[in-house]
Amino acid sequence: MSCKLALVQMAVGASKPDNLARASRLIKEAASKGANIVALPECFNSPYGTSYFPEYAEPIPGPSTDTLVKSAQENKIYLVGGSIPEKDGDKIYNTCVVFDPSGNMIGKHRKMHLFDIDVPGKIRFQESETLSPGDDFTMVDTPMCKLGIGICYDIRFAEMAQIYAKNGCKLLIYPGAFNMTTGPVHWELLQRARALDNQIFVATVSPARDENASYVAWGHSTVVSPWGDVMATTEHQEDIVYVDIDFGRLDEVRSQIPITVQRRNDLYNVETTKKSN
Ligand SMILES: O=C(O)CCC(=O)C(=O)O
Repeated sequence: MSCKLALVQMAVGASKPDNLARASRLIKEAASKGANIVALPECFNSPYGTSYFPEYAEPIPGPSTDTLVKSAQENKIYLVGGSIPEKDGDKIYNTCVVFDPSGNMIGKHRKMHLFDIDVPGKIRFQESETLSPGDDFTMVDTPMCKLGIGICYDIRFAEMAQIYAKNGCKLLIYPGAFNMTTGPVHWELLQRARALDNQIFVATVSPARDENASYVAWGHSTVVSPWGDVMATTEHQEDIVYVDIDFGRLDEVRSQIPITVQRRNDLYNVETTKKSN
C-alpha cells in the first residue's frame, strides 16, 4: 500500500478570506501533481497568537471547514485541514479536521497539550490564556493507512505517539508552527524521535515564515521514515513538500530491528487512561 502525501507550507496572513483562498489554490496544485493526502499547517486561517484566537474562532462546521469540504470533494483527496481556532460554546480549541474525498468529516482533533512555555529572554507563550485542551486521541482510517493526528506541541509527548502506533497508525501528521527558539533544535529531532521510537512515518506541516508576524514560524515542513531518516523537507518559504510513501517500508524496518515485538510489556506498558465517553 502506498500514498502520495503533500505538505502545504503556506503563507498565512491577517485576512481570513485570503488565507482560505490561498489554501484552496495550493490544495488544488498539490492534487494536480498527484497527491492523494494533502495536509495544511497549524492555524492556516488565522495568524498564530492568543490574542487572534478569539477573533478568528468559528464553529465546526463553519466557513473555514466549508471551504475544506469543497477542496476535498473537488480534488478527490484526503485532506488533513491543518488547524483552526474552533469556537464551541464559550470555549476555544485549536482543532484539526480531516475530510475524505467525498467531503465527509472523518476526524476531528482538538490539540491535547497546550503550548505553555517560558524560556526567559527568548519566548514565553501561553496558549491556555485563550484556548482549552481537547481530550481525545484522533485516529483516522483511510484505504491507504490509519493516520494519527496531533497538533504541534502534541509532538513533544512520546506517549501519545506510542498509543497511536500501538493502535495501528502507520503515519502521524502534526500540523505545527514551531518558532525561532525551539525550531532550530527541536523540530526535526522530535519528529525523527517519534518516527524512530515507533518505527512509523511522521509528517509535520508548518506555515511559511513571516518575519513581520508577532510569532515567527520556523517552517521546514518535513517527512521522516520509520528508519528515522528525513525523506523530504523544505526551507522556510511557501512551498509544497511531496513524498511517495510505501508502507511496506514500515514492515521491513520492523522485521529488521524488531523492537515492536521485543518490548518487555511484562515490565512496562504505555496505555491510555482515558475513560470512554
Ligand atoms: O513546542 C514548541 O517548541 C512549539 C510548539 C508550538 O508552537 C505550538 O504548539 O503551537
